[in-house]
Order: sequence, then structure tokens, then C-alpha cells
Amino acid sequence: MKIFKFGGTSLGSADRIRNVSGIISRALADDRLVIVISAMHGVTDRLLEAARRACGGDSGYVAVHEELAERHLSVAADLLEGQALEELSGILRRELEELHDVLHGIFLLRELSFKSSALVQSFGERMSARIVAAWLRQAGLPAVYVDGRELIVTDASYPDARLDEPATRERVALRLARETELAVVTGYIAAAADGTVTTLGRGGSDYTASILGAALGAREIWIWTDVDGFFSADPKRVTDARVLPYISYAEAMELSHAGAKILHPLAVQPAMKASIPLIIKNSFNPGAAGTRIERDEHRDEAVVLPVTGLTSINTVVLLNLSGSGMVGVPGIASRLFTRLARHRINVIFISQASSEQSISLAINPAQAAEAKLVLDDEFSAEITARQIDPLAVRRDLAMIAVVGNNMSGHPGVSAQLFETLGKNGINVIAVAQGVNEMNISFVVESHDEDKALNCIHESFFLSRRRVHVFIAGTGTIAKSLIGQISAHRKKLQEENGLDVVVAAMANTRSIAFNPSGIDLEGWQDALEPRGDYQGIDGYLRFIMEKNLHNTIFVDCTASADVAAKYPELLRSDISVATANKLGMAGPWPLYRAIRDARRLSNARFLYETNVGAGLPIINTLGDLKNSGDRIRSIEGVLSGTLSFIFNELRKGGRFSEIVRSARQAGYTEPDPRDDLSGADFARKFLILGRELGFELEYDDVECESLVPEELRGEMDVDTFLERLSCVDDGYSDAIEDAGREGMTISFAGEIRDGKASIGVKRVPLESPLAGLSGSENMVVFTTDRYLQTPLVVKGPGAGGEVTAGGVFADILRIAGYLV
Ligand SMILES: NC(=O)C1=CN([C@@H]2O[C@H](COP(=O)(O)OP(=O)(O)OC[C@H]3O[C@@H](n4cnc5c(N)ncnc54)[C@H](OP(=O)(O)O)[C@@H]3O)[C@@H](O)[C@H]2O)C=CC1
Ligand SMILES: N[C@@H](CC=O)C(=O)O
Repeated sequence: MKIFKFGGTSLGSADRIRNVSGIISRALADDRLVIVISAMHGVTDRLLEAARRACGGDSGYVAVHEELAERHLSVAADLLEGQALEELSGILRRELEELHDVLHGIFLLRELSFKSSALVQSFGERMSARIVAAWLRQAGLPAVYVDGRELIVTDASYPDARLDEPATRERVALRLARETELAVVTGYIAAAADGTVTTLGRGGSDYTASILGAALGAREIWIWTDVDGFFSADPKRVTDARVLPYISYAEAMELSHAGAKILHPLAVQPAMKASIPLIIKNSFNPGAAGTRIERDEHRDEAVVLPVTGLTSINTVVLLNLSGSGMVGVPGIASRLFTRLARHRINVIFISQASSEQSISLAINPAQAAEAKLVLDDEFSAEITARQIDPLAVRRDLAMIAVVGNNMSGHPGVSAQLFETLGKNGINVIAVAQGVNEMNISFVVESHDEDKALNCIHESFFLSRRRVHVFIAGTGTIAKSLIGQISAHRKKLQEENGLDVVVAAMANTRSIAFNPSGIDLEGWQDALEPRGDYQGIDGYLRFIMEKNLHNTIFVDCTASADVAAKYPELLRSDISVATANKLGMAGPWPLYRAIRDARRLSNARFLYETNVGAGLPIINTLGDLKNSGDRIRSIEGVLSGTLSFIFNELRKGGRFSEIVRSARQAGYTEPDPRDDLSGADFARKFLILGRELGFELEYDDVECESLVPEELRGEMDVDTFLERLSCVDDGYSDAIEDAGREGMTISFAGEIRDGKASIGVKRVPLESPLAGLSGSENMVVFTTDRYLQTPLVVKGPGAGGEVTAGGVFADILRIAGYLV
């Protein structure tokens, strides 16, 4: 025999009931069934609403009653006709009349006890089970309506009555013995010894099914719901959550107690005691395998992960009782819990540090005010004597539980859990783990709940790793970067299990956002005005509000305002990959602030493209330094634009035209005067000097400017470029003059003994500097280890593609660290 329990969503309409009867008919071919029925979707809430209104003297309860009458009678009329419909309608009308009388009584008395509330709620299951039984009979099955009050005996503790197991067994054996009958039993409701209605707690139809299964020695108990099974996490919150084919009774209990709504927490216990498997199935997708809940030894060892699932309760409050007067004083915890129990305040989570100075409890927010009142009263003497502080209540919190049988004796699970949370900047407020080691519960701000669920899920379930990229800037570098991510995203997904999601892009005017990833082919169309999120502060607020896990901020602007935000981002544990040099080459206090924030942050800060675009210069210098080499000097060409200019001049080009071409090719800064003045080159040397440990400011770099004196005033870029031809002849002559002496000119620099200088240099034609082409950069590291033959890094040092490639590589380095 099997027990089939159908939840409210499976019974929400006539069509759904037809679907349910199809499932039942097919299963009956193989086995005897007992059917347990919940109230139709939403009905219990409406019944409670009607009762509350009636109690409050609001005659609106009548309208709710009429709505419920209409709903049930119209489903009946849709399913049945003729005599069968008449019979069923008559029964439903009688139920509805009784309901009306009860509600009217509540209205007159203005009194709603748990007992009368249970009676009101019972009509939901009573009417739905009547309808299902009638429809099954119409379909030719031997269905009979059985009221749960005839079968399940409880004590009279409302609203969550406790089962009287022996009495229930006896009644079930007696009433459900007839094998020819297809019993359609009301879930959720039971009766106390005196016959008054009791309820088994919200969602208690699962419990009914399990109680009946155990009492009847069923082979399996099937819980039919509207999802494919027990998920590794709530699929509405964690997109990669997957159905668990199997979980143990203990895991199911831990998960349902900690918020997984798929199964009533008490439903596991009777099935477990009788060793009956519970099967979670989707009535809308009966072909799906579902989840089997049974003893742990049935699990396939090959697929065992330490964590089975995670779940959360998204509104809890934390009560904190603390004070030096608690230390070493026996009985404090006993008084605390006894008082809460007396007021039926359910404790979801408990944590106490070994110092005994405080006890933290998580409870339902609806009970927080009462808890504060009763506990401040309980400890009033100690509070007056200042031995214990008044109870502290912290709100807007979520409790997350990470559950798995195999966490027990598996070192590293909590390390991995808290490291993952730390890297995502999620503050853990309280933690609890029992000695069975199969549940680590912790409390975080509600705002961090989804982020925590997603990053933990990724970390433990080997689902696809995802990083969320927020780009500032939509210009040359950003465009190339988007193109590269678009071209390689699929490959990264397939080969590395990494999903680089561009969640947002913003320029000074507009913003595009999609947490699942902006369409990289048509991102321009997704840009919208920035609305309330103006300026870089607005963008940062936007990012913080979205609070996605594994967020990486990518700076493709040339803005000092954006660079000034790096410390704040790092303090919020958001990693940064930047092409913008105005942070690392900014004023010393900003540089220091970035370095300090980076040291203290759980996030990473990478800026390889600040020097030499995509060339590995910062990393090379870091490796040399960190491995103990001493850098004697750094020389070379670190401006792609200036390199290009002199390389083209040598070929006979005209200075102003070459600058235009460099701009066209994406080598120049947004304002090419930043290149011609040597400022961009100087910034790179400033960064290298600082990497070497020198406390340098921008003005410490000796720098020769190629911007002609007469063009140094205020003017826009186009005017400047138009007037730049005034220097063309001078440069052509200088190249010619130098050539006559076997020399040429180049713009290069060096750092030696903490002094950095850059400028135009005459170099022999056979010098490596004269051999550069295009936008090539060249850096020569002379070190203790690379003395006779210095280490040279050479290659294109500017341009959209190489720079974007460097930024992309930094993103992937951060992703590797994050996930
Ligand atoms: N070109 C190269 O070879 C290399 C460049 N870099 C660096 O890359 C960076 C980007 O250069 P590039 O792409 O050429 O510059 P662009 O001028 O093409 O693009 C800059 C972008 O930044 C946006 N922006 C400016 N301020 C803000 C702000 N406060 N918030 C959001 N967006 C902002 C601009 O928006 P809007 O359009 O609205 O003004 C624009 O979209 C620069 O820092 C540069 O030094 C580094 C290495 C090599
Ligand atoms: N404008 C810069 C680009 C790289 O930083 C250059 O010309 O090198």
C-alpha cells in the first residue's frame, strides 16, 4: 500500500483535480492507495482571514465566505453533473452553512480562540476532500470521504496539537481496514479525545500522510506537490539549485526545520520510525523522478558530497541576553527557555559562546515584542542590579542552514563555508552547530541572504561558478572587453565551469543591468538613463543594493572620481580590476588608502593594464620582488602612443597626422594631450616606482612634455589636434638630423635609485628602442639576477584589444580566487 498526499496547489482548480485523479487511477493499477488531501490552494489563508475579520467585528467576513462558497461550488460544477453534482453541492452547502454559523458566532462573540480557529480551518480540507472523493467516484473509483477527525487523535494543545499515537493507530486500523475502499482523507485536521477539532500545524497534511503511512505499514508515502522534489536550495533564490534524487530522513528533518517549505518538519518522524520511504513528487510533472527520503545507507557513495542542501528562514530576530552576571551562574538558560516555553515562543536557533557572557536565540519576528517583555521581566532583578543587560533584539536577519549527513567528520566544511562568505563580504552574526555535525546554522543580515545562498551553493555543489561583472565605462576598452567576454563566455562555461556574467555597464549618462547577464551583442540597447543612481556614488549604491555574489567592479574609465572609490569598494569586499591609472598613480594618500584597504579586504585589486596595457609588467615586477630579487633599474618605453609616434616619424610620417592615427587606433588616452604631455607615461613610471617601494608623487617624475608651449591653454581636443601641425616640420627635421649621425630620437624613461625621469632621447639607430614598431612598449628590468642580460618585456603596449585582454585576464584571476 502507498499513501498519496496531494497539496493545495495540486488541487487549485477543476483541471488540476482531473490531473490528480489521473495520477491516482494509474497508481491504483499497481497498489492499494490511501489518499490524503489538503485544502485547495489559498483556502486556509482565506478562512483565517474570514475568522480574523469576524472577530474584529468586520462584517466583511461574509464576503470572504461567499467567495469560498463560490470557489468550491464552481469547481464541483465544473467536475460533475446530474445526480452526482446535486449530491456534492448539497454536502458542500451544508459544510458552508456550518462554516457560516461558526464565523457568525465568532462575529457575535468577538472572540477567536485557537480552538475556534482550528474549527474554521478544518472546512478547507473537508470541502476539498469531499470534492476529490466525489470526482473519483464519478471516474469509477471506489472512493469514500474519510474525515481526519475520525482517525487522528491528538491532545488539545492548540494550534499545534500533539499526536496520541496508540489511539490513532487503533482508529486507523479500524477505519481503513476495508481494502476495497479508496479512502480520501482530510489532511491537517484531527480531533482531541473529546471530539473537538485540532490541527497538526500549518502544512500538517504531510504529517497526516506520514502518520497514516506508519499506522498502516505502507510501503511508501508519496507527497505530491508543485515542484520536482527536494532542491539543494530554494530554486527561486538559487538559479542553479538542483533536485536531490535522495536525502536521508535526518537531512530532510534538518532542512524542513530550517525553512525548506516542501515538507512539514514533523512529517519525517513517523515515516522514519517505521522505515517507510517518503517520496516527493511533482503532480504537474509526474514523470520527474522526484526525491526519495529514506535511511542514509541507500545513498550512492559515488555521488556523496559533504553538503546535501541549504535552506533559510528569511525573517528571524535575534535575541541576545548578555551580562557579566551570567558567567558561571547555573539556571540562567533554564529560566530563559522555561519562560519562553511558557509563552509558546518557539526558539529556532541557539548560540552561546564559551565565555557564558551571552546567549543568542533566533525567533519568529511576530513573537519578538512578547519575548522582550517576558524576558526583561524574568531577569528584572539582575537587570536592576546591572548584572544582566536588558534583552537586545536585532531585526532584519535571516537564518541559513547548511545541512548534510556527510559533513560529520569531514574537516574543512566550515572553513570552506566561512571563507566563501568572507570573500563575498558577508558578515556572520551568530553561528550554531550541533555535535551531530550535520547542520551548521548561522545568522546574517536579511540583505545578504540571497547572496549567501548563491555563493555557498556554488562552493559546495560544484554547480557552474558565476562572477558578476559591473563595468564602469562604455568606451574603447569597455567595448573591446565586452566583445572578448561575448566571444569566450561559452568556452569558459564549458571548459572551466565559469560563467562571466556582465551584470551591469554604466557611463556618465546611462546604465544597463541584468543579474543574469546583459545581452552582450546588443548592450547599447539595454542602456537606460541612470535615474536615481547618478554619478559614481550612485553607481556604487546601485551595486551595493544589488548585492550579487562574486561581484567584480571593472573600471574602464579615465576618471579620478571613479578611482577614488577603490578603497570603499575594497572595504565592502568587492574586487576591482582596473585599466584606469588614476588610482595607483593618484595622490599618495589615495594610493596608500587603496593599499591599506586591499590588505584588509577579502577582495582582490588587480591593475595589470595600468602599465604596458596587456603586457605582464606589474606581475613580473611583483614576482621579481616577492622572490627576493633586487631591482637595480627599470628602463624603457611605456607609452604606446609615443612609441607609435616616433616609430612612424622614422618612417617619414607627419607628427600631427600620426597623433590622429594613434587616436583612431585606440592607443591614446581619451584626451591625447595626456600622452603627448608625458603624463600617461609618467603615471606608469610613478606606479612602477611605488611598486619598488619609493614614496613618490607625480611631480617627482621628471617629465618632458611634447605639447607645444603655444597649445597648452584651454582648448578642446579637436582644436588642439587641428593646431598641432605647427610642430610637424620640427619633428621631421629632428629625425633627419639625428639620422645623419646614425642616431634617431625616441621617448623613453628610467627609474634608478628612486629617481624617475622620462623624455626625448637620442639613441643609436641600432638601439633596441629604435627597433620598436607600432605601439610597442619595452621594459628592461636590470636586477641582481638579471644583470648581464636584463629581463625584457616587449610587445604592443596600447590599443583596445590588448588592454581589454589584460583586463579580462585580471577578471579571470579574480574569478579563480573568488570561486
Ligand atoms: N587605450 C589604451 O590602450 C589603454 C587605456 N587604458 C585606460 O583605460 C581607460 C579607458 O580608456 P578608453 O576606453 O580609451 O576611454 P574612453 O574615453 O573611450 O571611455 C571612457 C568611458 O568612461 C566613462 N566614464 C567616465 N567617467 C565615468 C564615471 N564617473 N562613471 C561611469 N563612466 C564614466 C565614459 O562615459 P561617457 O561616454 O558618458 O563620457 C566613457 O564611456 C583609461 O583610464 C585609460 O587610461 C589603459 C591601458 C591601455
Ligand atoms: N594611452 C596609453 C594607453 C595605455 O596605457 C598609451 O599610449 O600607452
